[in-house]
Amino acid sequence: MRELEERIQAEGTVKPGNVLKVDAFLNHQCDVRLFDHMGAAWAEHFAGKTITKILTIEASGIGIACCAARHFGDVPVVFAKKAQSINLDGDQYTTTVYSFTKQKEFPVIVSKKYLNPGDHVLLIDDFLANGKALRGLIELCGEAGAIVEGIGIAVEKGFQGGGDQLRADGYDVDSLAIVESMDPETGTIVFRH
Ligand SMILES: O=P(O)(O)OC[C@H]1O[C@H](OP(=O)(O)OP(=O)(O)O)[C@H](O)[C@@H]1O
Ligand SMILES: O=c1[nH]c(=O)c2nc[nH]c2[nH]1
Repeated sequence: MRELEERIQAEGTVKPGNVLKVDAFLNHQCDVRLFDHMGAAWAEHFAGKTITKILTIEASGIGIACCAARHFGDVPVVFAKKAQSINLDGDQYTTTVYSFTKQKEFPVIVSKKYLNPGDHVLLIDDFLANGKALRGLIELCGEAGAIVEGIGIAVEKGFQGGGDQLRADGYDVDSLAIVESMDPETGTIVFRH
C-alpha cells in the first residue's frame, strides 16, 4: 500500500535490534484516516470471504482492528488480553506469547464467550515480525473451533520470517507494507514488492 510505505519512509526511524519505530502514526499516536484506508485495503483483499469477527491482541492492534471492522460490515472486534483481570470472568482460552518489544512472555487470554465454534475470523495486527503474536491468536482460534479466514497486517518485517512461515502453512497473509531490509546506521528502509 503506497500510502503506508510513504508514511514509513517519511516518518519511520530504524532502531538497533530490528526495531522500526512508526509511533508517530501507527502505534502510539494514531492516524485514523490512514487506519480507515488500511481497512479498505484489507476489505478489497479479503472480498468474497465470510468474516464474522475480527481478532487482535492488545495493545497496538486494537485501534487498527476497530477501524478495519467498519469495512467488514461492523463485525465485532475481540482483542486478546495480555494480563489476567478481575474484569475477566468465566471460562477462557489462554496461551502465552513472547512480546517482541517488551522482551518477555505474556499470557494471551480471550473469554470463551467471545470466540465461538463456527466463527470465521480475520486476524489483524500492527506488526508481524517473528509471528509469535499471530501464532498465539491462531492457537486460541484452534481451541475455540473458529476458522482463521485470513490475516491483515499493517507492517511486516519480511526479513524476520514470521510472515513467510505463515504463508507456507497456508494462511492468507495480507501485509500492507513488507520491509525487506532496514539499516539503523543509514536509516535506509527497502520494501518488498
Ligand atoms: O510477530 P511478532 O514477533 O510476535 O511481533 C509482532 C507483535 O509485536 C508487537 O506486540 P508487542 O507485544 O511488542 O507490543 P504492543 O503492546 O505494542 O502490541 C506487535 O503489536 C505485534 O503484536
Ligand atoms: O513498533 C514496533 N516496531 C517493530 O519493529 C516491531 N516488531 C514487532 N512489533 C513491533 N512494534
